[in-house]
Order: sequence, then structure tokens, then C-alpha cells
Amino acid sequence: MTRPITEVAVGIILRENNDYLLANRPIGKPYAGYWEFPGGKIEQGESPHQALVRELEEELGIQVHQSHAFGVIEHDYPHAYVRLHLHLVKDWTGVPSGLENQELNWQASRVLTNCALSPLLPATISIIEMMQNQGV
Ligand SMILES: Nc1nc2c([nH]c(=O)n2[C@H]2C[C@H](O)[C@@H](COP(=O)(O)OP(=O)(O)OP(=O)(O)O)O2)c(=O)[nH]1
Repeated sequence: MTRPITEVAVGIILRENNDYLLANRPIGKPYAGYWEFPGGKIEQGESPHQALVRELEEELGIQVHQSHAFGVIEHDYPHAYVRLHLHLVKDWTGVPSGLENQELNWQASRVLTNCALSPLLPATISIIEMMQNQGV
């Protein structure tokens, strides 16, 4: 039997000095306490960009003006088979805050071994590797 696919929009939010933002998954979600890129499930009829605009306003209180597709990766978790639509978000305004009580942290380096945050979601590790390989 094929598993349903959960479509997810993932924002690689970059600030002017090129740091990227990670968030800690809040209690109550699968993999609570793991670090991830902000984002969430795409609702029916939404594009990944539209989902990001909604999710990043809800979770962080920031306004996304533009985003650019960066790639798609899939991951088979025990709780779900997910397809992550990765978007680079450079054009945004506001001050990110953890509106769902999640901790936030800006990271400077794309080198995985230099990421001070642990644990990372398995698919999040692949995203950081992609960023490094593609010189983001
Ligand atoms: N946001 C995000 N999700 C990721 C990453 N890596 C990764 O495997 N995922 C997976 C974990 C989850 O199974 C799924 C995202 O779903 P979610 O539960 O966070 O979505 P949501 O905020 O819409 O949650 P919900 O409360 O509406 O259920 O994607 C990542 O870097 N960022």
C-alpha cells in the first residue's frame, strides 16, 4: 500500500549577513525538541509560497514578500511520508519571534559539523547539506 504524501513548505530564511534561521519543534508535535527550518503543511489549494506566507506569519510573525524554489526532498518518517518544498526567503520584514513558544536560533555556517544545534530533524540535515553544496 502506498502511503499518503504530506506536502510541506519549508522556509530557508536568510538575513542580511546571510545567517539562516532554525526553530525548535514545540512540545506536542512529532519530533518535539528537534531543530528544523520554519514552515508547515501545505493546505488544499495553496502553493508552497502561499503556505509559507501563512505559516511564517503564524509561527514567527514575519511577512514574506517573495520566495524562490530551492528544491524538493522527500523523507519517510514513521509518522508520515513528507515531501518538503524548499524555498529561499530573502525578502521578508518583521522581527521573528517564537509565537508557538518555540525557540529560535540564527546559524552562521552551512557546514553541518559547525551547526551548534542538536538534534536536527533527519531531513533538515539534508537541507543544510544542499545549502552547502549549492553555495547558498
Ligand atoms: N517545517 C519543517 N518541517 C520539516 C523539516 N524537516 C522535516 O522533515 N520536516 C517534516 C516534519 C513534519 O513531519 C513535517 C512538517 O509538519 P508540521 O507538523 O511541522 O506542520 P504544521 O506546523 O503544519 O503542523 P500542524 O500543527 O498543522 O500539524 O515536515 C524542516 O526543516 N522544517
